Amino acid sequence: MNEMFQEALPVLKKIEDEGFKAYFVGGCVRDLCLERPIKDIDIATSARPEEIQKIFPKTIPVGIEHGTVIVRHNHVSYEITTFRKEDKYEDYRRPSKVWFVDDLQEDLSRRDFTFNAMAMDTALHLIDHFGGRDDLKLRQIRTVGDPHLRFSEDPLRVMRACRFMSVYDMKIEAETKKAIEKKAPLLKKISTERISIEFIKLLQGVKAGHALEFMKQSTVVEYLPYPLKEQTKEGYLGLEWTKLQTDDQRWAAIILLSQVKDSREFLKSWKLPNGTIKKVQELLAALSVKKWSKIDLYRTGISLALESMTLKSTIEKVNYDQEKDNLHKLASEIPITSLKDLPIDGEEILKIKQKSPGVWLGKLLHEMEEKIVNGDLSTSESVIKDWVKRWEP
Ligand SMILES: Nc1ccn([C@@H]2O[C@H](COP(=O)(O)OP(=O)(O)OP(=O)(O)O)[C@@H](O)[C@H]2O)c(=O)n1
Repeated sequence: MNEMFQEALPVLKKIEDEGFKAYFVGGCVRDLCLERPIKDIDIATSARPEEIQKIFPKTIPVGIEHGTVIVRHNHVSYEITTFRKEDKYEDYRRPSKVWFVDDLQEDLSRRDFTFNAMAMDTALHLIDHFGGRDDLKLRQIRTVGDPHLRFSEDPLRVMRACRFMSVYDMKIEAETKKAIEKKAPLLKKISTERISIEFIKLLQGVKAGHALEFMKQSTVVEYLPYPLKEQTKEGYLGLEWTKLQTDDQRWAAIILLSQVKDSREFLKSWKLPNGTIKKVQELLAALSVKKWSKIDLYRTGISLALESMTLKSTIEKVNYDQEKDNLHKLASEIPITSLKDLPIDGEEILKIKQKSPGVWLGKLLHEMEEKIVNGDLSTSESVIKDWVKRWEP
């Protein structure tokens, strides 16, 4: 028995002891069936939010109007949501209209895909009205009921289908696929932030390349916050060649594979944080270095240089492990990692030169740094002081 479910079982039982129904639902049941790590446990119940607040001493009302209360039990948070049905507003931005129902099946029938519409009771029996278990076995993504309706209700589900395809290495069932092709333009109505979250999860998946190829064929890529036009001969499948380690690398890879001209505009369109934009651009700059010199490596930093080699492997489908070893070797020959490692600082230089600070100081430091990195000047205090004394702008 999975440890997280074991831990959560008393919460479910406590709700039942009070005369209500309660079940594990959604992603946690799906991931349990797939024998994948479980991130968090969600519970659905016939109890209304106020009743949950009465049953448990520690609750956080995160979305009472949508029926959700967080319960803390043994330092773990559980999202407990009353069985509900919902109606989405046409513009997809305002919160949907929600009403509570008494029946689990009704709650499950509003969900997106069959494998997300399973539940588990206190005896750990699987409740699977829509064939989610079989679809998991077939490794197929299929909507609960009419796919056109499901995607119209919440077009983000188009992205979710592509994300599951990538993360779980699944295919999309024929009718669901047809509906994705038809409903893809509705993605324009969904907020960039929600799409970005799904897209980055998709890029982290083992089959990110396949999912993107599918998105290309089904025109989904045209309705992303920045429409993608993949033009490289390598194609998106390159993404699966080497394991990219960070999201920054993944964004950089998409920029390169899609031949995006203005990377900043691209990253801004996805509303990414400034820190991410800066890092991805640094990574792209590091990637454009053809042959690393000591000073390039020192200024870029070994970790960013190595990251760019990983990215290069992905794009070019060539292993650059040997080049990475060379970079490590080159880095080990550089005597300092920053000016702070030197036995002399700016103030000391001002004393030696008996001058007030100015542009000259920056120039001196820059020259000194370059000489030391290249091994043309030793790091011994007396040698450096002597060099400073003799230095002329
Ligand atoms: N657009 C959406 C989003 C969610 N759900 C339902 O709400 C559940 C919980 O959604 P979420 O918390 O987003 O989790 P998942 O995306 O399923 O899984 P993960 O935790 O891996 O993100 C899903 O399993 C699904 O049943 C849905 O029907 N339609």
